[in-house]
Amino acid sequence: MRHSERYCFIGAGSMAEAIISGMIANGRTEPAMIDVVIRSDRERLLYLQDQYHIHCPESQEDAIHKAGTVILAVKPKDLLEALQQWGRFIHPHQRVVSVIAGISTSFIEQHLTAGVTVIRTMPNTSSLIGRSATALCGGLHAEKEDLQATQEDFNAIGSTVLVDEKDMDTVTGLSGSGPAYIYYLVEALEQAGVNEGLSRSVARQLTLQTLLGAAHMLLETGKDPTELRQRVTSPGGTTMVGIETLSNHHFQDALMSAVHFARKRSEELGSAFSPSATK
Ligand SMILES: NC(=O)C1=CN([C@@H]2O[C@H](COP(=O)(O)OP(=O)(O)OC[C@H]3O[C@@H](n4cnc5c(N)ncnc54)[C@H](O)[C@@H]3O)[C@@H](O)[C@H]2O)C=CC1
Ligand SMILES: O=C(O)[C@@H]1CCC=N1
Repeated sequence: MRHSERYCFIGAGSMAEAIISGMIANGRTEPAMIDVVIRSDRERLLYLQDQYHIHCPESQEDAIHKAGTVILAVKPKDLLEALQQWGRFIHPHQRVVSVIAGISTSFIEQHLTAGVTVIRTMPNTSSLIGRSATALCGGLHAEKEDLQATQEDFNAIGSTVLVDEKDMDTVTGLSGSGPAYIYYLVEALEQAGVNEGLSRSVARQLTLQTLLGAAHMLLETGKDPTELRQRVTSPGGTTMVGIETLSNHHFQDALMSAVHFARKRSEELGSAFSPSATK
């Protein structure tokens, strides 16, 4: 039985902020129900308290102990230290939700009191505005109700999908890193418009609305992207030339390689933290 609906974030960087902001804005929880545990960066804590009016705990240990859900949001390289520092305050009635790339549920379980529920998630930074695409899976002790509760938390900041843990590295390379690929694409399209003589503001407006319109077309019509692309592409017209040029530059191969190597990097990040590593 959980004793609290409180949330405590271990790590207060961009991902923690994106989730905190999204959960408050979407009414999933109240600022007073959120604590943040820091390593040493007091300014960061003060910023989050000022910006989101989150709770100001008397002691960090207490904040962890009182939470129903503890969210691990440190970088992979800092996880072991964080578990050694804070893990002893986590008890078996709590739900531990990791957003950390590459790290398995079994590694985290191994460094906590036996029986603690661990859920591994991969959200993205669009959580900040309630538009994350989050995949999640449960560890050894995760019950259906734990997965449901975590899905509800993350549904408040976007959409969620349950996956097998073996797919989490792929998810990380696709939708965890994905916003960066899209921003990279936007940078290029906007610059292309400028190179061809448009002002930056006109180029940005046209690029963004094109992106938004295409995303909505996909979501609202439910049609296949290939069919929608073909509809834009008039025989002998401009799009045909544009797509041929992208194809000549192996555009789709480049994206597939990006996801492939990002997945491999996620695996590498995790391999230093296999369940048998250091306890
Ligand atoms: N940034 C992104 O787009 C996404 C990041 N992630 C994952 O989220 C995690 C955090 O990433 P970011 O927020 O981008 O990193 P970040 O570097 O912005 O934040 C990490 C925070 O953890 C704190 N920290 C480190 N050791 C600590 C300790 N022992 N106790 C308390 N706090 C400690 C740091 O001071 C820092 O504030 C990473 O594991 C990453 O893989 C997941 C999805 C997307
Ligand atoms: O770049 C990273 O490692 C993190 C994980 C997914 C997005 N950002």
